[in-house]
Amino acid sequence: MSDLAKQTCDACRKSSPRVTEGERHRLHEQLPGWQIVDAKGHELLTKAYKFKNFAEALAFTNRVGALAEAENHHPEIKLEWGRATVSWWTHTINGLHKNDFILAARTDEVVGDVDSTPSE
Ligand SMILES: C[C@H](O)[C@H](O)[C@H]1CNC2=NC(N)=NC(=O)C2=N1
Repeated sequence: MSDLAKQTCDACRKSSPRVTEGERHRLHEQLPGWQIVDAKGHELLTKAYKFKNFAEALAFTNRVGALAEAENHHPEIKLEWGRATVSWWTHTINGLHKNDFILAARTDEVVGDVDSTPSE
């Protein structure tokens, strides 16, 4: 497990800080294949994963869902045949919190449990 994936999430409130520029850079470089994009007026961390069929993509989606429920922090997941695209951001602060980077790292860990190949 990566060091980032081992970290625990803090409870997030409206007063929780967004990541600073420096922290954001340091965290992002630990997440291969994850892109930071500006969408719908806020930044998010996103990655598309390729699978051999719909069932594998659905199994992965359910694993990410279980992770989200356990942490009470929820991603947007677009599920398609052979692909699932996961996006993390923190709704309460309308931006990126350290929790999003931790859960992106954990997403990379749960993909190891199903037969997949990460894709752009
Ligand atoms: C009330 C509940 O704790 C909040 O709505 C949680 C649920 N899941 C969440 N998920 C994400 N990504 N951001 C949030 O701010 C958030 N808030």
